[in-house]
Amino acid sequence: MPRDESARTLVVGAGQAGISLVTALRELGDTRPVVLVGDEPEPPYERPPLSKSYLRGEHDRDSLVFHDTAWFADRGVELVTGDAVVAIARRASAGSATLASGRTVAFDRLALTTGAVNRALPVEGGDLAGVHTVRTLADADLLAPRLRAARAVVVVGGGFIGLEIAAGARALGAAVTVVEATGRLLGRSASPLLSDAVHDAHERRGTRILLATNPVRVLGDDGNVTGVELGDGTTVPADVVVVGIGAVPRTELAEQLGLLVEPGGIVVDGQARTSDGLTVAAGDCTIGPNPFARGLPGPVRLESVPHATDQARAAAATLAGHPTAYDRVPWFWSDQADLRLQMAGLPQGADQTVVRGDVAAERFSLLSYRDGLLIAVESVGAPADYLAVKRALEKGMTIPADAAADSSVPLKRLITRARDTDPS
Ligand SMILES: Cc1cc2nc3c(=O)[nH]c(=O)nc-3n(C[C@H](O)[C@H](O)[C@H](O)COP(=O)(O)OP(=O)(O)OC[C@H]3O[C@@H](n4cnc5c(N)ncnc54)[C@H](O)[C@@H]3O)c2cc1C
Repeated sequence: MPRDESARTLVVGAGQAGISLVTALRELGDTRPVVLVGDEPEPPYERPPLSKSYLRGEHDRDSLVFHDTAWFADRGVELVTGDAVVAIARRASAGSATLASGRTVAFDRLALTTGAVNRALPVEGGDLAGVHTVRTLADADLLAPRLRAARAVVVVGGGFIGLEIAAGARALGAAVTVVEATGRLLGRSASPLLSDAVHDAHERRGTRILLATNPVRVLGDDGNVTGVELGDGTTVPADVVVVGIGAVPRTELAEQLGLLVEPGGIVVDGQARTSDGLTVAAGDCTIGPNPFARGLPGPVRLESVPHATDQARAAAATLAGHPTAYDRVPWFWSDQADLRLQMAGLPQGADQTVVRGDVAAERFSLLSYRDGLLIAVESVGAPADYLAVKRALEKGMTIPADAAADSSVPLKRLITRARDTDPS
């Protein structure tokens, strides 16, 4: 009997969340055919090295790719690369997508894992040769050789990706200036104390950091970048400019489907379901509830590999008919040359921060509390602290704030039930 072509799962976006979702479907025993469509030419690959070791030439391209073509064939997954879903419609379990190539794909289950696109620098000269941004392997392939040859680099944006690239460029020997619009580095996701510590660490390595400063123009000669003019009229010379000013979720298809979309992404519930109750979405393109976002108003947008992976697992479980709550502790890492940051939980709602270890020596942890309860850790060169807090948060436990600063006592020995310290 011919196979029913419409009884298949369409996953749009072959990145971290897309590959995690497909993997999880098969781990859950779901055997229905899957079509995984990605608009990049490569099979799914990992992005974190793109702003770190890959730029320094420490990886070959193939080592970033998750699986070879046989992996997909063995699992009944048709991987389509280099083609985008440009139009999509569904009515209950009957749906159809049109690809840029003109092919149509019928589906009965749909997942959107479309990620995000980097913001462009909205100033004159932002498109000169030598102005780069990094999201894809193709972006990193363009930047890597230029960064290795660069004498002066300006990084616009003091977030994680900008600082990783700044640290790499500095380690490669360039003069590096970071231009950040707000009053501190990592302002969106880190505690103020971590921002200060990271600021000092980069300055110690010779990077110049300009806060509360905006580029107003990128200067060029013969089409090539020569510098950046700042709001105060000064100019910073540069032969490479890297823009890391955040990313915008890709929500066009969700909008076509009439799903609820906010500026932060496609709105999902705790089981990764979108507003139609049928389509699931996961990763950078989503905004949703998170039980660890204590003190933060409304749903949160997270952009990290662990988030994309864990939310995609929840999406797969929902598609397979066993909805499971996505309630994993958010965690994240960032390698800024020889500086390794590890974070678990979300520190934004904190009303108390305990410093443990030696900040100047770059071996410390910052434990964030809200109403006396542990909500997050940010560690630099202190993996044991990070792991202890992550485990405590996973188990719904805490670590008393008054004992946490004593770095002679391992944090794992201080983990206690939350109600033992709950002031209420
Ligand atoms: C340079 C860089 C460094 C990073 N470093 C870290 C790190 O150190 N630690 C960490 O935890 N996280 C890091 N991240 C973040 C992490 O990589 C992302 O959060 C994660 O990749 C999100 O997964 P995703 O599947 O949602 O999106 P993506 O991995 O971006 O995948 C989405 C894919 O969908 C494709 N797509 C979109 N629309 C369509 C369409 N209509 N048709 C077909 N395909 C489509 C996109 O082209 C893309 O390939 C980094 C990100 C970048 C860019």
